[in-house]
This record gives sequence, C-alpha cells and structure tokens, in this order.
Amino acid sequence: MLRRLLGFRFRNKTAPTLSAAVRCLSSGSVDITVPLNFWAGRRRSSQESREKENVYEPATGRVLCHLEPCGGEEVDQAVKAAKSAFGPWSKMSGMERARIMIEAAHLIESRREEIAEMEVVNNGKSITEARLDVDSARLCIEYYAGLASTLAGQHVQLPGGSFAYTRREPLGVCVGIGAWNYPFQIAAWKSAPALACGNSMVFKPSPVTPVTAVLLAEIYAKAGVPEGLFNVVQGGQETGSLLCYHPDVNKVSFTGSVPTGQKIMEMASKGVKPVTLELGGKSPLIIFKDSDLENAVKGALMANFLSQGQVCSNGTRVYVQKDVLAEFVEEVVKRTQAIAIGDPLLESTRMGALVSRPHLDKVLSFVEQAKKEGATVLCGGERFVPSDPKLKSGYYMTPCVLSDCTDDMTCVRDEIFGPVMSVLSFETEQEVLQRANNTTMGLAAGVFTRDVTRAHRVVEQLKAGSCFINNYNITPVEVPFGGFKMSGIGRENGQVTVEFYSQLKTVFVEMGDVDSLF
Ligand SMILES: NC(=O)c1ccc[n+]([C@@H]2O[C@H](COP(=O)([O-])OP(=O)(O)OC[C@H]3O[C@@H](n4cnc5c(N)ncnc54)[C@H](O)[C@@H]3O)[C@@H](O)[C@H]2O)c1
Ligand SMILES: C[N+](C)(C)CCCC=O
Repeated sequence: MLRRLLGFRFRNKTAPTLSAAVRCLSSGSVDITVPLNFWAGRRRSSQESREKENVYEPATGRVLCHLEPCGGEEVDQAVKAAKSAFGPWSKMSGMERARIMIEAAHLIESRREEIAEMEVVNNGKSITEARLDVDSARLCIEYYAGLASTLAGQHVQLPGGSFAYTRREPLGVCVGIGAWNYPFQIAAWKSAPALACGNSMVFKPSPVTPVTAVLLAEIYAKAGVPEGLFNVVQGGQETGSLLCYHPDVNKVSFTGSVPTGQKIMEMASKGVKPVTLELGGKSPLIIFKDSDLENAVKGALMANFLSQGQVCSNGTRVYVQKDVLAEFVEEVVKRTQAIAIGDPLLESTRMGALVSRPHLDKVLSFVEQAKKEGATVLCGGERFVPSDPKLKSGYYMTPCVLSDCTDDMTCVRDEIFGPVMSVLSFETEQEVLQRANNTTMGLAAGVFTRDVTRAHRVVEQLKAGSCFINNYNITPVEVPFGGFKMSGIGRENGQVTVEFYSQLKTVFVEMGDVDSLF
C-alpha cells in the first residue's frame, strides 16, 4: 500500500510504515519505478518503444528513474481522455466543481510531506522550500475553487425591451507545459484556474523533473474529477510540440524560457490558440539609502537565492545607492556566506543542489565570464562538495555575490538562473530607473525605501509585471503573477486569470419584430 501511495521503492527493498518512510527517506535512498504518465484516470506505461532518458537526483547525481517520452499515439490518447472528461466537467455548476477541487486541496495537505520530499528528490531544492511550494499549490487550488461559482456573465437592457447577456464559457482542452524549477507548483498554478473554469488539461512537466506532477494527477482522480480531466504526459520538445499542434487542444499555457516561449506562440498560432507565456526575467532590485538596510539585505537574499537562484522573478540586478553601498555589501556577503548548503532533505539546509550538472556548469561559467569582464567575486561562485560521501556527485555551488558590476556585463544583461547576485551602484532616482528599465525583460522588480511616495513613484515607472515594495518574491495566489515585454503574455493566479481560461459568448434577445432594412 505504502509503495503504491508513494510511487517509489526503497533501495533496502523494505516498505516501512508511512511515518517511518517519511523518516527514512534520505537523499540517495529512492528509486522510482512506477510509470510516470497518467491519462484516463491512472498511471500509464509507455506503449511506444522509445529511447529512455535518465532522470537524475540532483542531491547525489545518481539516476532516480527513467523517462520514456510520449509520442503521437500517446499524446492523442491523453488528449482524447481530456476531451471526453471535458463534457461532464464543463456541465457541472461552479459549486459542484469547487467541492471536488476543495477535496483535492485537502488531499494535498494530507500528503504535504510526501509530495515535498519527492519534489526535493527530483528538483534538489531544500525541504523547507519544497513544503512552501506545496502549500502554494494547495492554496491556488483552494483559491480557484472559491472562484468557480462566481464565474458569471452580465445582462444588458436594450431599447424596445430587447436585451443581451453574456455567458462565460470554458475553452475546452487546455495544455500546460511546465519548467523544472517549481514542478508541482507550476502544475497546480496551471490546472487550478483551468479546471475551475470548466476546462480539462493535459500537462507536460519538464523532462528534468517528471515526478511530482503525476502525484497531482493521482490526487485529482482521488478527489473525484471525471476520468481524464487532468492528464500527465512525459517528454521534451517533441512531445510538447505534438501537444501544441494537436487539433483538439484549445489553449496552451507555457512556463519556460523566452526562446521556447516564442516557439510555443508560433505553434499555437497555426490553430489560432490562445497562449499564456510565463517566461524568463532579469529583474532589478533597487535599494535607496533611506531604506531599512537590514530588511534590504534580507530582501536581496530572497531575491537571489530561493531555489538555488533558479527563480524566474529573481531580482538579480541589485542597484544600491552609493551612500550605503559599502554597508550593504558587507552585510549581504556575511549573510550569503552563512547560508547552509547541503543535503536538501535536511531541515537545516537552506541551499540544496542545482537541478542538473549541465545547468550547474552553465551557472559557474557565468561567474567566470563576469570575472573576465571585470566584476569582483566577493563570495561564492564555486563548485561545492559536501562532506557526506553520498552527496559528492551532487550539483552544488556556493552562492555568489559579484560587485564592481556595470550594466554592459553579461552577468547583468543575461538571465543566469542560478545563485549569482550582481551588485551595482547608482546615485539618483532618475538614473536608476533608466538603468533598471533598460532590458528586454519585464517580469519583476523591487524597491526598498522608507519614503512611501518615492516607493509608489518608482514602481509606477518600473516596466515589470510583478513589483515588490520593501520585500521580494512574495507571491500570494490571490494576486496575478506574470511579465511585461519579453517576459511573457497573460497572468497566473488572481481573479484576472479566469479571463485566460474562459471565453465570453454574447447573446442578443429580440423581444419585438425584426426591423429589416430589406
Ligand atoms: N515566468 C515564470 O513563471 C517562470 C517560471 C519558471 C521558469 N521560468 C523560465 O524557464 C526557464 C527555465 O526553465 P526550462 O529550462 O525548463 O525552460 P525550457 O524553455 O527549456 O523548457 C520549458 C518546457 O518547455 C518544454 N519545451 C522545450 N522545447 C519545446 C518545444 N519546442 N515545444 C514545446 N515544448 C517545449 C520543455 O520540455 C519544458 O517542459 C528560465 O528562463 C526561467 O526564467 C519562468
Ligand atoms: C513563487 N515564485 C518564487 C514567485 C516563483 C514563481 C515561478 C518562477 O520561477
């Protein structure tokens, strides 16, 4: 029972009780052997013999499981399952859908530790953060369950007693395509509004982190959704492309890099399908000399080092007003060096492993390039090998603070997507606003100041979709999240997201005779 529930086996082959399993689940102790696809209500093994891809455990560098990318036949089966589930689900009332979604939220809460641990094993982030990600996923489902019964149109009285009304209707089969940095959260952030609006979904996780989205599929099924309402197909760009082109797919919601987002938009355009694009960022964090420096330093850490720095909205360009630069740098380096790096399953860890060896090497190469271009490494930026032998092949690095940075440096222009903070100085508000906005990206931005009028004046002029005043990377599901410019299209979370998962039908009702011109 436990093994089925948890979806994996233990290397010592015994399946202890749940509590013991939770206790004995440690890095390097898990092999995942269950199928990772899920459609028409249950896990599915791949029917097409395709080359299996290794999926790694970032904490140890060992193979965690194997992934078989889904081909056309399997994608078609999953879309067909979603299409058949759409019928009954879309005919339910919002309250009926809400009841089932609330049950799913309860099940997530009851399996919080298990889901969080599997997220850690597959993504490498600390258990402390993984629990918060699972909470955000649950809250998102609760939030949209609450909105499900509020989806309504409007009545418009017209001359002569005639009138019109609008109906807010679902889109049909929605596709979700996820990135590897928040696997379970992204699956929830996409499926919750989709299902609340009466749609069904086929979700494709990143092939780097295929494990936890299937747990969400199991939970939705157990909560009582119609068979096939939420499906998971595994694979990479080929599987993703098959989903985008599929004639029975009505919408694509994508989270990932800008180049891939552009391809998604192009593919969806063939079927004139609406897209949501949650893309990359290179966000500014502005610290004025009148800010509470203690909070500004903590804000800079929150803006750069969550999830090993692998966060789209990170404020990685930290602009500090000249008068407080030395004090800020001294304190931020001290706190960065104190971040506990190591086994992500340990309660004391605050920085786990980056998601893959190639990604670790890419981030380290950004630090080398920064040095070549004249930046100073104040701390970190090196490969880290924990003392525990089972972690020696894991993908760890020390969090890095760069100073003496200039706006033209690669580390300041390009998204690094790792624990690398670039510190820059500025003198005036006008200067820093021009520099902060001087990017093709526009996902997020932050400002620290005690001057409330300056805070709102600056935020008004920042070209970014998610802005923070005197904090950073706080994203309650009650408010929208998404980007300006090349950082994306549409929003996730908040009431507005209903617009991206539904469509309005206008009905005109003639109460008199046709007044024909002919
Ligand atoms: N804005 C946000 O909310 C947000 C959140 C997380 C990550 N991101 C961004 O994602 C990037 C890192 O994630 P990643 O490396 O997984 O991004 P990626 O673009 O490489 O992959 C994202 C997803 O797209 C799929 N994919 C790749 N090529 C495809 C194609 N041609 N057709 C269909 N699907 C395709 C991948 O399999 C994966 O599931 C960073 O740029 C980061 O900023 C943005
Ligand atoms: C929840 N965060 C921290 C805003 C991350 C959202 C997804 C971007 O990587």
